[in-house]
Amino acid sequence: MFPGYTDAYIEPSSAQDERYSFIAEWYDPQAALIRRYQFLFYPKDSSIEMYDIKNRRKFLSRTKFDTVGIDNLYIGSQISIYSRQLTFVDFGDKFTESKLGSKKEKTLALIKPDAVSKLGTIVIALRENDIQVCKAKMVQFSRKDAALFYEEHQSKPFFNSLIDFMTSGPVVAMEIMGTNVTKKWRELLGPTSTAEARSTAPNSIRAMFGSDDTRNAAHGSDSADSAARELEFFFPSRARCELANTAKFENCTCCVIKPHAVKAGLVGDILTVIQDSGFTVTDLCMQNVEKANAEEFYEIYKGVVAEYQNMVNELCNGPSLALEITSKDDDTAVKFRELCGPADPEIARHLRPKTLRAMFGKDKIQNAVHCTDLPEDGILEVEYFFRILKN
Ligand SMILES: Nc1ncnc2c1ncn2[C@@H]1O[C@H](COP(=O)(O)OP(=O)(O)OP(=O)(O)O)[C@@H](O)[C@H]1O
Repeated sequence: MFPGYTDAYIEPSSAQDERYSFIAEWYDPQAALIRRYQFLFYPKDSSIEMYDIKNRRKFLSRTKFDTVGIDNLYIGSQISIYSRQLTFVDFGDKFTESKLGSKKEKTLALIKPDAVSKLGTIVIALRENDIQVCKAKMVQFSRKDAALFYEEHQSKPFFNSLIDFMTSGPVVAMEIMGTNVTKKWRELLGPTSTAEARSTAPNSIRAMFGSDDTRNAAHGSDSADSAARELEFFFPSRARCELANTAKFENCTCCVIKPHAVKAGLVGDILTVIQDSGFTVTDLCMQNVEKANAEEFYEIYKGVVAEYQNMVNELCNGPSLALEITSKDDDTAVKFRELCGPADPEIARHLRPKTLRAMFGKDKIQNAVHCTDLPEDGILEVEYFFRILKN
């Protein structure tokens, strides 16, 4: 709980309305300091209210805010309010802690090299089981990383083949969240041995995508303690030497699954279409793009496209998923643009109904995905996300 803060400190604007309270921080780049707010969310009408804690005054009157929902309410969540990236660092009162604290357990879901090509289907299974993806990144294990991660199995006879397998290609690490998520995710995985999974849990992830006792598609932490340790391994709270990126930076194009599509739970569906259409996701990273970065990324559209400012606002309106896309063809960028379809989803639905924007876009701004326009910009855009922002 935030020290010195009590429930009585701030009167809710309407005593009858249920509200959730969090302590939120925002790094103010101009003042170079961290500002703290009490953030209130009223589920009744999806409205928010904010108070500046240090100055003890109202910062934002109660306002309807459709982009914030109950799914965003957990510690560590990042949300964008008028282009400020807020991070929830604590519960603001005991009521919120008791209502939301126990519900929102987090664990690690690690997609092993043999199932990365099935990532879309796995993410759909998460959504269907009310499991939310909070963080995601693709990494390439070195032998040292893999040995450290599987330290407890060092003396086992299968240790060397496990390390060979885990270093044979990229893995995708996800911080996932939901009610009893550690147990739920391990149930979705099925037994460790693929053969046993096929006979006792034929719809499990390991039954569907594993091939033997070692190559078994995915991993889940086995307890709350290992979840905390393993999440720290992939998503360290303090900067440390990073696990290796996987981006190839050649014959590639950049795709960004936009915040509205992430929020609507469409990530799995979009990834499935991309992967089933013969493209390979060779790097990925879920992140909240800061406004200054969104402006920089879209700079070539400034003064050229009327929607520039709205495009910037959408890109920093919550978590988005950046992807490096490659393929066996030597014109990946051109072919991938064809899969995305016309920028306006209405036009796409008429002319190219099987494209990503036709299927998942809402309007010209919330059109599901950004993709690189000019093939020669593919590497530059991928570099922006995977050399500059990811690190
Ligand atoms: N008997 C075995 N033979 C070959 N490989 C094995 C064997 N047992 C485990 N492994 C490999 O080592 C990994 C870690 O083993 P562990 O006993 O921790 O299984 P798990 O908890 O079901 O799997 P994970 O930790 O990957 O979720 C397994 O997922 C599998 O890839």
